[in-house]
Amino acid sequence: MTDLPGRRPPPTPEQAPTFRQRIENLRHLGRLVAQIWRTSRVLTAASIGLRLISSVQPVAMLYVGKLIIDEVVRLTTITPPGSDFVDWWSAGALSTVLVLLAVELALVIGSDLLARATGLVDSVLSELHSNQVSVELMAHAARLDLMHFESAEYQDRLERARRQAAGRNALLSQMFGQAQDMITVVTLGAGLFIYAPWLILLLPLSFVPAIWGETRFNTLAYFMSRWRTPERRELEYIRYIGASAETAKELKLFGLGDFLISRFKQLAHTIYLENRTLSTQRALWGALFSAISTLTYYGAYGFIVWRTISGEFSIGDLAFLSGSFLRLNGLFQKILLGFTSIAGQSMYLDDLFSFFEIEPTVLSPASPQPFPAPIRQGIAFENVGFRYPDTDGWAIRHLSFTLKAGETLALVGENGAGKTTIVKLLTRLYDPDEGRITVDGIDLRDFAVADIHAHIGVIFQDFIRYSLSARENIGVGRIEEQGNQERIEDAAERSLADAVIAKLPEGYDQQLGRLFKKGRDLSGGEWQKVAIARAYMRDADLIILDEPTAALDAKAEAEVFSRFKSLAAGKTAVIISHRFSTVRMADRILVLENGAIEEAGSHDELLAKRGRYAELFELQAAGYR
Ligand SMILES: Nc1ncnc2c1ncn2[C@@H]1O[C@H](COP(=O)(O)OP(=O)(O)OP(=O)(O)O)[C@@H](O)[C@H]1O
Repeated sequence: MTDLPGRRPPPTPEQAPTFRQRIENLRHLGRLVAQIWRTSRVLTAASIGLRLISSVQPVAMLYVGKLIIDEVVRLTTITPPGSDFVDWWSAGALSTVLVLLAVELALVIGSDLLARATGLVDSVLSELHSNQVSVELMAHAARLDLMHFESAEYQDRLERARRQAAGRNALLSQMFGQAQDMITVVTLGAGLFIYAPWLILLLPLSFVPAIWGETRFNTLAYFMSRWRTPERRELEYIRYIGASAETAKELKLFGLGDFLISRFKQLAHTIYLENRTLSTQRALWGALFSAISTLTYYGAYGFIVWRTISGEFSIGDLAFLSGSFLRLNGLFQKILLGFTSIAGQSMYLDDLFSFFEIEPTVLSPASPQPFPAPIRQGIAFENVGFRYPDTDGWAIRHLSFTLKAGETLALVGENGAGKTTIVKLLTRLYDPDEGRITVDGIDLRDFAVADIHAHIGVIFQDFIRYSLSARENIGVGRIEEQGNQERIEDAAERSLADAVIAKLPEGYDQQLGRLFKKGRDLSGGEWQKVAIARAYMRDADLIILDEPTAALDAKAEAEVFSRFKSLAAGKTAVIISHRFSTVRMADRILVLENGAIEEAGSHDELLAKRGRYAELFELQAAGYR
């Protein structure tokens, strides 16, 4: 198989799970049934009940068919009561056959109605179940750490789980259908056994090879799909950047269309070739096994025909037995293939349920301390060290500083110096690997995570531009207050977003963003003012602005910050900015370099020191001269 340079080769069958692992995966089916039952008890019970009734229908049909044939044969041997239908009717010779025909008709109509009702119940239940899984998935994802979302491995797992949320609907009908078929097999098998027990022995010959093939190919297909999750995510990503409003501008200007298309084609082709090989092998083996099964059936059929000719079976028996054998053969195959398919699908369920098993690591303590409101002394980093998971270098190390209550602290430093990391630690999106962070002397880990978040207003540089209304864009800053117009307007006024909203045709009701019809896009700086309003929605004593003003022009940034300063009076604040005109407004400035503090002091102190800060400040000031 061809492959892209540097990409992983397809998995080999040896890497497939062992028989034991596959059996273990079956336990997920129990979880699935429980989840379906939770979704709707009434519908689940209805689906099972309808199938139970349907399961005895085939044997009943075949048996009535046999009785009809035998009765017809009998009627051909008696002395005819007359030449036309009325003579037969008045002699009462047709009553049995007519009753039998009526029963068969009722069975056919009943079976059709049952099948439709089952289909209806299953489709409704499936949709409800798929919604239920999505809700459970989102609820669980909301509990996880930021770490999980920043790691490629977890993103793969999330992606696989997300696919399963929508993709396993057929499994429900399949599992219940399987139970139905098993009951049908028992009833048909009982009939066959009464007439010709040895015929049952022939059955395995027809389906065992097919089962072997299916199991093998199901497993390979699953492994292929699992193995290729990173590539599939990459495909999705290329497809997304190749055709989305956010990327269109840059794509056009850089002329990236063809580049992306060729990358997509190359990657998609690799996966296509692997899938094609697998499908071809599967089809060839499938044809062979199906031929074996047909041969077995005809062997048995020939034998039943002979026994009928030799007078041991009636014509009705012939119809019943050959019909039963054919149905049984088909059903056995269906059931066993169903089992392997269910077992195969339970491997996919592993993707779903194992996602639910990922547990957050940033946890609230059993008996948390209340977060100090207001903060009286301040926040202290005590010899803090932190390394991102799966990386070698320390993002910050031996970091100690205090942020006094009511103080405005600015963090400056080159890209990658560790500024955002400090904010992530301060908001407990991550826990430090070394040292500790305290608020009024209490370790951050002793507070409930939600309590910390409730007392900190933070806006990151990569804040979200929600395709929601202007009101909601601000309201999400404190979701329980989203209906409080007064508060929203107040927050907008503080962040200077009020002037932006005043210009919108529909004011606070204006849909923002380009995603939906009637949506109105804002400029980068306007979006930022709206986003900053979210931080003001909180009654936070600590406000953190991580470079959210990068898109504001210098005048607007100065305006936003001087307002921030006046509003933040008495509040503790952390500002990250690359603009020294903003930074100089802070009470104290920390200059970071490679995750450690290089200098600290007020703007004037640092300038007087003529160190790194003074150098960077001069550099920027020179640019404006
Ligand atoms: N999720 C992550 N996983 C691994 N490494 C990371 C992650 N986020 C940041 N880093 C690394 O940690 C270091 C500090 O990054 P951080 O984002 O704190 O820098 P910053 O000072 O905020 O930079 P900028 O001015 O560019 O925003 C950098 O070396 C960066 O590459």
